[in-house]
Amino acid sequence: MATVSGSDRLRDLHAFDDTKAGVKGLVDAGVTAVPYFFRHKPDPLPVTAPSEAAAAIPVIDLANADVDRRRVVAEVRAAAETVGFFQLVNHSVAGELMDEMLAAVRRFNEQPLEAKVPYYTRDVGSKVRFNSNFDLFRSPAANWRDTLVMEMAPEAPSPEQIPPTTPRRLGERLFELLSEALGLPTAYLGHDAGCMDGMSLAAHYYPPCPEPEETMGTSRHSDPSFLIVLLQDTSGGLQALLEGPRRWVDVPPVAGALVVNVGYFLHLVSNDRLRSVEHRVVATAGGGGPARVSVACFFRFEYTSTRSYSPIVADGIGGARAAVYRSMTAGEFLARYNGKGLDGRSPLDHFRLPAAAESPISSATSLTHFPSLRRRKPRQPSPSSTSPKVEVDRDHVASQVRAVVETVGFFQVVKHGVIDELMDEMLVAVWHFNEEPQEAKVPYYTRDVASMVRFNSNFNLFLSTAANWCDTLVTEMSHEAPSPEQITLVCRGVALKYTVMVRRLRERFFKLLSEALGLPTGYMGRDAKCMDRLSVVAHYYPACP
Ligand SMILES: O=C(O)CCC(=O)C(=O)O
Ligand SMILES: [Fe+2]
Repeated sequence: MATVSGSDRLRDLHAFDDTKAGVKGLVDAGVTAVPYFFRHKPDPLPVTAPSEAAAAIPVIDLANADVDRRRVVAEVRAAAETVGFFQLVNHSVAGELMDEMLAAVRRFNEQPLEAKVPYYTRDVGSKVRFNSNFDLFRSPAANWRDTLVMEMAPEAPSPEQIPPTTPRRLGERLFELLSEALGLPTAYLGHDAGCMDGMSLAAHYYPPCPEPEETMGTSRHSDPSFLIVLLQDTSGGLQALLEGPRRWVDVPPVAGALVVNVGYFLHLVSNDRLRSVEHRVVATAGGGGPARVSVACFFRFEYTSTRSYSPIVADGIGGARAAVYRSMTAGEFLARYNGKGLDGRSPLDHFRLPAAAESPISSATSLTHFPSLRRRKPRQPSPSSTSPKVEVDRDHVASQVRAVVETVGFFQVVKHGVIDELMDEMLVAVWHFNEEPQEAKVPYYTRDVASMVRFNSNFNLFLSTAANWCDTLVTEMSHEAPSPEQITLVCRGVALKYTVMVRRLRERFFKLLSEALGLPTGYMGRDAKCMDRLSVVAHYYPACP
């Protein structure tokens, strides 16, 4: 296939999105080939034969969960600690309700386009959203599915807007079992830890595909919530990525069963003990067969919560292991998750603390010392009109650095070694780039995050509630920096020189910061990997009417 430029791809994605008809619209129009932006790179991992798959994903019977509590807790624990997936039978969600729910999703998707168009939106502020590929403009390849999302908690949309009620009580029972499995008080996860503060329903519709081997129904990912209860029809196609050896295993439809899987946040709060396992849905062949339908119920945090989630390291869970992750807010996590799209990499890795054995940070004393950096202090208005100035002078500076990073969180540096002329030249180059005729800038305009040089307005244009009056040029200057020709012409020479100097400053600064925090000098830079990446982000704020 010929390569398509970032701007052409963006244009084609918009053209598809503007139809508001989703993948179903393509199928209805009679496409016989999958459009290029749905084509995925082949996955080299093997797929397990269905005969082995049936035994790999445990089926847990909740019929006697209250009488034979110990057995059920042990089964839930074993499944959540190993495969991260299980199926539930006798879960008390009525079979008729499950069938009705699937039928309602099918009816919704199969009604005439005019009836669906009013729901088609990417506005995350909307509690009911229908669209194709929530990450259409961010993911490397689109999925062969359309989705209707309904935010059910903390405040559900009005009843007339949505299909019938969902298995919330089942969620509560599952969190009770999982709390006990982790040696925590029964109500801990469901109530104290806030695992049920929010709930979303995602109803997926996977139209039959003319070239199923070229695309995916849902690409490989794990879920940005605590726990997922999934209702699937009898089509099949859901697969979990299991270890030893790494392979894809079918999560086969079992009559009357609901599938449960652990999400990233339960993985986090269980301190790596429960496993959030990657999964995917393969696209299925056409032949005029029915579409696959599934309904995923995500038990999640409240989107607006400012609560900080941390691994539980107390006795009874994880054997009092030191925290594996730093604390994070839902917002921080979502920014990471949404920024990436479903690209198969774990956003939790970003929050992982250095391995316990490799650094002094995991000792009890360092742990009480280190979190000052991680603690989120509310921003206080500065008592003076400027932020503090810190002289880079090692003898006096450590306590100053520590004081400012623990309080204001912002400071200015003087005598930093980056020469003044270079600073001016850099600003002028950014100004020149933005003032150039449009034709000169258009080749750099892209939202493709794989591109090392990206010019665009509002990286989160399609996600934010309101755009910012600003255009931005991002140049990734990490180890594999772009070749000089890739860097925009007007910024080329100066950007390279400027980056060299900023890198030096960065090294000195992380050494100082390590010392200020009582850590070995090379800690932040080398062990904590604070210098692995460098993005130069140049903003241009035109005058506003
Ligand atoms: O459709 C399915 O079976 C799975 C969908 C899924 O993994 C998700 O919504 O996160
Ligand atoms: Fe999922």
